Amino acid sequence: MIRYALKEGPVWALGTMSGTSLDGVDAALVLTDGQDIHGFGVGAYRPYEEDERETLRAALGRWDGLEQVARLVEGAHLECLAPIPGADVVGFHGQTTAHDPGGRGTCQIGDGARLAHALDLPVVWDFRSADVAAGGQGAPLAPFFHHAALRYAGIEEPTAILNLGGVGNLTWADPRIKGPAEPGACMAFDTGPANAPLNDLMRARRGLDLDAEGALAAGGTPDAAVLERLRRDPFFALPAPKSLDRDAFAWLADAVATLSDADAAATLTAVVAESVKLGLRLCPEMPARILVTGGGRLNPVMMVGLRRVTNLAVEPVEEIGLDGDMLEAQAFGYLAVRVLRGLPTSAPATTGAPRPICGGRVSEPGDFSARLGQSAWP
Ligand SMILES: Nc1ncnc2c1ncn2[C@@H]1O[C@H](COP(=O)(O)OP(=O)(O)OP(=O)(O)O)[C@@H](O)[C@H]1O
Ligand SMILES: CC(=O)N[C@H]1[C@@H]2OC[C@@H](O2)[C@@H](O)[C@@H]1O[C@H](C)C(=O)O
Repeated sequence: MIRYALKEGPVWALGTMSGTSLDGVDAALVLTDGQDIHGFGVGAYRPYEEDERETLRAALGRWDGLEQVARLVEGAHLECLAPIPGADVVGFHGQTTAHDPGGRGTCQIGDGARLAHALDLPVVWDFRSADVAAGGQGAPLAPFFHHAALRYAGIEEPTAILNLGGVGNLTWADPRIKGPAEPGACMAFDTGPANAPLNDLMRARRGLDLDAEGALAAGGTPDAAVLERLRRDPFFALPAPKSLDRDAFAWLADAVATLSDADAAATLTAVVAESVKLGLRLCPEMPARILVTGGGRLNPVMMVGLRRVTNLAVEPVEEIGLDGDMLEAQAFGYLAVRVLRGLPTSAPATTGAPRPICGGRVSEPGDFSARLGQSAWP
């Protein structure tokens, strides 16, 4: 019996995200028919322990030999998801370890069939591979959800949603157009580095995970030469859509090596706003405002920098009633339902795929035990 195929109309989808910041697993319920959002449910967060973060960090840039790390990722997801009742389907993003859409492809670890078995729910996963195989960037994938979220919030003018996680990505969306895959409804691209270089600096210099509230950056001065070098980086001359690996801007760590801790933090914080400013040129028209989601919205130095360099209203997504801690997790719940309904999850304007692509793989609860010929978890 395929339970998900029996239900019509809106269903409760439990989406997950284990992002490039490596801070933990987010999970959240969204009620959707795959087109419109009908409501939001509870969310949950399961932080990675320090030793787990070590293991994940060591996996970055790797494509294989990651079976044990995948078990860790699945286990953390299971702990986060199992206590949440009421889901009809799970959208499991997994953990990206490497991303090279023009070359080796994209790698998200974690086996959706194991989760389906353990949770006794259908799981949609491996969202990015089909888009990359078709010639797309495989990222960003949240834009269709961002478009639906703006419609849900009653926004009626072209608006940007900026996600500041480890990497930054921006969706420009016109919510007056109903379908997200329709031409002109949305376009998107990764903007550049966001919190990843700053977090790496804080770890190296201070043994901390992040620059909380931008306190260190607030006492420093951005280095003009580093910002000038950033402007000349070939990434910013590329047309949209485009996507980035977490460590694509590794040169930044060397570039700030001789700066004081505060100046280095101020520089890496200013880099985020400058990248967004450079990216805005790619939008079909200037958005009415920028709504910020992801952890970067909690950094006031980053937010003030964004306002100053873009000259736009820059506000957290909470301003329109959305939850900036859970938006990406909700996005993969929404996309899971689109996959089950055969609707596209990306389009030429969001990932550069040659046509709208319905990505994702579906695993049912019985698939994993059938694969092994026995019931086995973990
Ligand atoms: N209070 C805060 N002050 C400053 N920075 C913060 C704060 N809270 C979170 N952050 C930053 O946001 C990051 C987490 O952001 P988020 O959870 O959106 O990332 P992610 O989902 O892992 O990434 P991605 O969107 O790239 O997949 C932290 O690692 C930190 O750099
Ligand atoms: C390959 C990959 O995992 N990319 C992530 C990453 O984190 C932010 C940015 O880079 C974005 O492209 C994407 O995630 C978001 C959720 C997306 O696909 O929309």
